[in-house]
Amino acid sequence: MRIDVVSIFPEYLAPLELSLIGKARQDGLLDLHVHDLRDFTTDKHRSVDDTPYGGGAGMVMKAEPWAQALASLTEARRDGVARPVLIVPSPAGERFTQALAYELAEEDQLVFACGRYEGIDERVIEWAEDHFTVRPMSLGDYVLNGGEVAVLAMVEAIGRLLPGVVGNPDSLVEESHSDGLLEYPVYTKPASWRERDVPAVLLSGNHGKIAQWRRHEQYRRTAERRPDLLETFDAGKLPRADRTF
Ligand SMILES: Nc1cc(-c2ccc3ccn(Cc4ccc(CN5CCCC5)cc4)c3c2)n[nH]1
Repeated sequence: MRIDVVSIFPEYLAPLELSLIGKARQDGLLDLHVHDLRDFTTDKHRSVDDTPYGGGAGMVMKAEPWAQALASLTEARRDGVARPVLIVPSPAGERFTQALAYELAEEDQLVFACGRYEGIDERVIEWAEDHFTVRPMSLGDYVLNGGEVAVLAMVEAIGRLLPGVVGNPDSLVEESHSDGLLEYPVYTKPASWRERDVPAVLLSGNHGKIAQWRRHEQYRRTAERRPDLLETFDAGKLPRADRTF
């Protein structure tokens, strides 16, 4: 998979050089490029923003630098490959979920446009529809200062699903949201810690009982912390967790 990220703060994406995603890039499992939007400006001040039409606080990101930057990325595309998906982090986007992470992990190329200020001139989104599959995407119902933090989260959630990135793919199946429920609690040595013992069933060696206990814990936790997910789960609308890549 190829991922391109465009931002006025490319250094914000430096954490993607670390840990599992960093190793996936070194191993050639993930082809990730970060681009500085200012490299696509033409004025001597390398300006990327201007005042909003209609008034209001703050500044809006100019359209032309974005069109230049995004056009350069579609040209990088190999012939015969599906249109790249342009993901635009936004408080007004569709909600990013584990199901979407699975779906996007199957794409050939993802391009992330990190807005700042009060957002990007809307005409960029309209223009991009001719070159990309455009998906405004929200990380959650809160307002960040820009798209970079959302991109870090989405690239990690998507990248870890790619073949070979996570050492043991089995660990991807039994995690929160992969089967529609929250994950079960985990424990490790010592068996007794500050007078708190590991649930005896986990020391029993009875794998049927252990699986049963874990499933029950998933239900209990989900009912307690995220009853909204239970409605989805009970309705059988499970996110795709059975997909293998
Ligand atoms: N899930 C999630 C994603 C984000 C996110 C993603 C990209 C950008 C780019 C700029 N901002 C800051 C920001 C500030 C003010 C407004 C609200 N204004 C009211 C009138 C016009 C706009 C919107 C946006 C982002 C925020 N936040 N949360």
